[in-house]
Amino acid sequence: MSALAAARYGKDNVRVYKVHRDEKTGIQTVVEMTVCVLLEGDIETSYTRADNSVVVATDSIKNTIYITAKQQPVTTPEVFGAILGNHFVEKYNHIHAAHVSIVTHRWVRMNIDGKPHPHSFVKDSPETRNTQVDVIEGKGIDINSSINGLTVLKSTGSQFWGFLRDEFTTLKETWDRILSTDVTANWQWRRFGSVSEVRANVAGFDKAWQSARDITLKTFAEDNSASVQATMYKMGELILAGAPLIDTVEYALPNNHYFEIDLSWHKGTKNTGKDAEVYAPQSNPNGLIKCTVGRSGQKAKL
Ligand SMILES: O=c1[nH]c(=O)c2[nH]c(=O)[nH]c2[nH]1
Repeated sequence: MSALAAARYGKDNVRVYKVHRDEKTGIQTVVEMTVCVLLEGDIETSYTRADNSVVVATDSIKNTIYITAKQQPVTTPEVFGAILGNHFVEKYNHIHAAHVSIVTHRWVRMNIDGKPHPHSFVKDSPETRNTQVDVIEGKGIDINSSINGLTVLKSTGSQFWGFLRDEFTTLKETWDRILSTDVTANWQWRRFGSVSEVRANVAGFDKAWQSARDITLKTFAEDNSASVQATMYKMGELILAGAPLIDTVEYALPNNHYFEIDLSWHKGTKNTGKDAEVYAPQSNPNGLIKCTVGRSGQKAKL
């Protein structure tokens, strides 16, 4: 005998673009996002008894995303996600949870001749601002916000020494290395009770995103890094210190290696240690370092 253990369904990869035109100033503002909405509830019979009467068609879910984007502000993504998710839970008695993921793509206003252009934008990096909103009937709204794909490199100011050495160790200690990573940073908000509570924090979501980004870049640049682990922990601590509504901060940082190349075979060319100038960037394998920083009293799951 088998039974349905868990189920959720919906529409993924719904691409949405919205423009806001300020008639007075002529300034236009654009948002492009990719949205996924998955629903949970009393939908078991659609799987076990081919009963489609409980199915809100994924096509209708897609339509609802467009209509909500037309009727409501799409910024911040946290507020838009809460409004959208709450719609499904309130509208359909048998839907008890809505999971909304939003990837906001990076369109940065162009500066032309030193002035912000009213309607032209550049995608200056694949970096995205992501949001996961889980609206759970009777419980509240859980929001996780994140920075993804922010690629950084420093050409010095990073060390790695004192690590465990045994019969498996070949890595040399270094007091000066290149450090590069693609930042994934996310922060979990303390649970919100309602959409209006989420709306009340609208400025807080943008402020937290800007501050997490600034802290990540500044700490990466300024810390004389002992390791990826030590530097990422400092970032997490600083983000938590500035945002009381955030419970935890999580980082996942690949260590994108740049290897020295011994060129001594060519006329004794010096290119290692203090003479290293030409390096070989590695695609794989890469280190992958993760951590979650919480507040004291909340023990991490190690
Ligand atoms: O910052 C680092 N952390 C590690 O855990 C590690 N392991 C390694 O080989 N190089 C590095 N660098």
